[in-house]
Amino acid sequence: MNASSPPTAHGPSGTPGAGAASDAPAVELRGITKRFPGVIANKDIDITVRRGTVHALCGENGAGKSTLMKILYGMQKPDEGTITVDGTEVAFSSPADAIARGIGMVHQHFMLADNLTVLENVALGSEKLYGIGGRARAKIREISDAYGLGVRPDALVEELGVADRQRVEILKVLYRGARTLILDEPTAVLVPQEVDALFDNLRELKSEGLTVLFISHKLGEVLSVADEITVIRRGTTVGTADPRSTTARQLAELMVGSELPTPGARESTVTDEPALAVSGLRLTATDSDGVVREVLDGIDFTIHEGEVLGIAGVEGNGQAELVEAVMGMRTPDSGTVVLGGRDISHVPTRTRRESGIGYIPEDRHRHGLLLEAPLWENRILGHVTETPNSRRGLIDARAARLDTERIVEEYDVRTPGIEVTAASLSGGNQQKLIVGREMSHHPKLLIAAHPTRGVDVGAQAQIWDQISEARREGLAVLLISADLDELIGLSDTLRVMYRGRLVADADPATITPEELGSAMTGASSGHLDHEAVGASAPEGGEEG
Ligand SMILES: Nc1ncnc2c1ncn2[C@@H]1O[C@H](COP(=O)(O)OP(=O)(O)OP(=O)(O)O)[C@@H](O)[C@H]1O
Repeated sequence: MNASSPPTAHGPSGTPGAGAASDAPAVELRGITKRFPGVIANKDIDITVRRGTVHALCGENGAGKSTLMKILYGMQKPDEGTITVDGTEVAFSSPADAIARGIGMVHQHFMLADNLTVLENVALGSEKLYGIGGRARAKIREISDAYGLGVRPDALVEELGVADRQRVEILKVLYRGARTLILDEPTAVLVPQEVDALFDNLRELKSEGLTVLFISHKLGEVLSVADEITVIRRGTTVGTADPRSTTARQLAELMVGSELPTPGARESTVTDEPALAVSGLRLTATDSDGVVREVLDGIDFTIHEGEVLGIAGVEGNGQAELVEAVMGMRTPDSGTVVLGGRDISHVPTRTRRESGIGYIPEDRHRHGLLLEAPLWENRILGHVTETPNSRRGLIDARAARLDTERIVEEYDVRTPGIEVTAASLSGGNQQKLIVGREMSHHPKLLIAAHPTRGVDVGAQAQIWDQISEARREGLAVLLISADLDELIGLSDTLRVMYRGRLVADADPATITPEELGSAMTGASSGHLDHEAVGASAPEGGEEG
């Protein structure tokens, strides 16, 4: 890249809103190209982001969105092209360079230290700005008030729910002087009410002249909050869309060149045969203050063959621990787990998997993939002793490779080949690989935590179809998801988890995402009657 070019005709800036530069776009990307071995991630991309707007970036998995944002944030260097910020051409070698130019990024995985306060999280590492005491606290309050973020400087991060943590991350970026914020799939972990609150924050930022660039696969949300949309397909910009005159279907067509798919019609396949019976599951944990907390507080449920049981809940209410307890990754204090009539409460995870449990983990990087291993080795992961990976007790690399080729084809994993590492796949394509692998073993029970998080609308519909199809053959599914449309669309039975307990159940045929979202904040319990829930107001915040 042309690192040391002089400022462009717009003249120097750095002080947004000042002089002639105030007309300059917040960000201009011109001719950005980035190559990886076997892939052109970005190909001659042009984007203009006007100051004071919310600009969305949409595109299929692997289209090149994250790469482009990493380039703008100084995490990666483009092979070609120029970046202009507030009218001045820049060259970033690191995120620190980007921050110095007013570009900040909020990642999908929050990077806050749980055992520290908000103040410490925000100010540590930037003491030069406002110290770490009273001045920093005052600054945090000032920013929080200015943009309606409601962040309390002295709160301990571990006490905060997902939405509050996200606001802390946003505040942290503003504290460092960002005028343009990049948000990577910010709504993936939020319930509807939290999404609305986030969008109010974004509108507030924009009304103060700040600029927001965000990546999202949720087209409805994109249309509701964005002022402009850029669509990227296979590494290149295919167009911009005006949200006022574009439908989700048109946007999807622009992205993938095909129709926006919808989940298939629901027809009950639930049988009387129990596939998984969990009873009396209890798990306690001691937090940093030595206080013992009930993480799982007497969980009972049965999933029958052919049934999808969806568990709704704001993240942090015990869903992750429930999954880990059923998988044998955590030992509960008491309770039993019975799979197809066999008590597996005390058998190791590997044996549980071999007994027919498929597992789509919440954290694909920690539990789902070996990032530095090639795709075909990842195909074996967790299924070492099963066909086609193993023959007469030995790994059959040839068969595993062939089957990986099949999964790549069938699940449309976009990759230059099966010898590349899992780390080099885009997030959505990593997820497709995991889903393909788990479904390939025809599990009796699928434990699916956020099975379509980060995947594009086309791939999402395909995964939904695959799960529905397998359910028809008797598959039982324990579904955890933050995507309420997914929960409602796929589940036969819905339960709400709140503070370690299953507090409510709902009929997926009648409940709306808003009603479900409200119940997830602890506002209602028992059987969620469609009318009754609609009338009750949410309360109590999202922490759990
Ligand atoms: N470090 C890397 N090494 C090799 N290839 C990479 C690397 N990072 C990204 N790629 C490739 O670049 C392409 C674009 O990936 P990118 O992550 O930018 O896509 P994306 O649009 O953000 O996708 P998703 O919606 O799935 O997150 C993909 O083909 C991906 O495999």
